Amino acid sequence: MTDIIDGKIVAESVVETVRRATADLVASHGVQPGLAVVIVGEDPASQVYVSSKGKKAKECGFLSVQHTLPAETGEADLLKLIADLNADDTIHGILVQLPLPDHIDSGKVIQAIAPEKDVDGFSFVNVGKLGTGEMDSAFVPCTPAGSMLLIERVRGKDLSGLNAVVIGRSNIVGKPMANLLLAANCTVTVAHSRTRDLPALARTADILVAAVGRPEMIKGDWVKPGATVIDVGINRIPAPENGEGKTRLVGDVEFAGASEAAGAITPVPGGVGPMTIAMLMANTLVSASRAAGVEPPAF
Ligand SMILES: Nc1nc2c(c(=O)[nH]1)N[C@@H](CN(C=O)c1ccc(C(=O)N[C@@H](CCC(=O)O)C(=O)O)cc1)CN2
Repeated sequence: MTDIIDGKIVAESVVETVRRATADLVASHGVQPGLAVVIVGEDPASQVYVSSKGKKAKECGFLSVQHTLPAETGEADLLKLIADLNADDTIHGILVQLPLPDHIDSGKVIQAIAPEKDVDGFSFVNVGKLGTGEMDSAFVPCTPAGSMLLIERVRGKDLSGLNAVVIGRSNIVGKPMANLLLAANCTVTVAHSRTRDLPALARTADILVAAVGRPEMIKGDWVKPGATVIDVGINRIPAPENGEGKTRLVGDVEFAGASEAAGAITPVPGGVGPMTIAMLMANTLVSASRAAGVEPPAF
């Protein structure tokens, strides 16, 4: 029987841990975690994600601040806002929603966030810490951190010696995911658009992570029997069967075929997606706990 991994349930358990630890932190040290989310422009999907982050932050008992800037905001103004948030002691986590409009250099903006408030884990300092195994003081990007938690729920914490194949080499998902699996003593291969015989490589994976952004690219017969399949893709495709102009969400994995072979698999929606926001709450709590000199809970 294939285990369909319910990310909503695991995400809720992470949020519950954050909620409790936040109440303790406020009661014992008078420190309320503060999360500032910055959105530039009106991308509809980004607006939905930012609003969910704000709601979840309030649910956790955080101070939740949203900065909504018009699409034509200049880079200098955005950098000034980040400098102000870096200096604001009530804010422990700063997140700039991506993508940013084309006229803004995302890299420059991300690197302007103080590493100790970079709850997205995208700054060079946090990327470097993850790459060198300095996990205790790093922030790990939310989607790979959440994916790792799902893998551990299915396979336990000891992943030593397992073959992991990560399809996709983005800075936000593929590379940090590979580093996390490597830190867990997996034998890791990162595949990408130039990889030869991808189906054969995928079939070697005990843990297969798909993060390519191509709808249903990974087919059922690419999956080794019993493998754990983590589908990070969120792709909206036309669904004329549901009516004219309708769409539906699919992952990077062809779910029907892959779930026949897999031992466990994440669905889309409802798999990795909810973990992204839950881990953002966890990272913000960790940041506030570090600021207060308190040991944060383990996730
Ligand atoms: N600064 C950042 N920007 C972006 C990130 C990020 O981690 N940091 N990730 C994505 C968007 N994202 C959060 O920001 C995100 C994406 C998807 C989900 C989610 O819960 N998806 C649901 C489906 C939602 C739907 O119906 O459309 C699911 O998979 O079940 C949460 C957060 C890019 N930008």
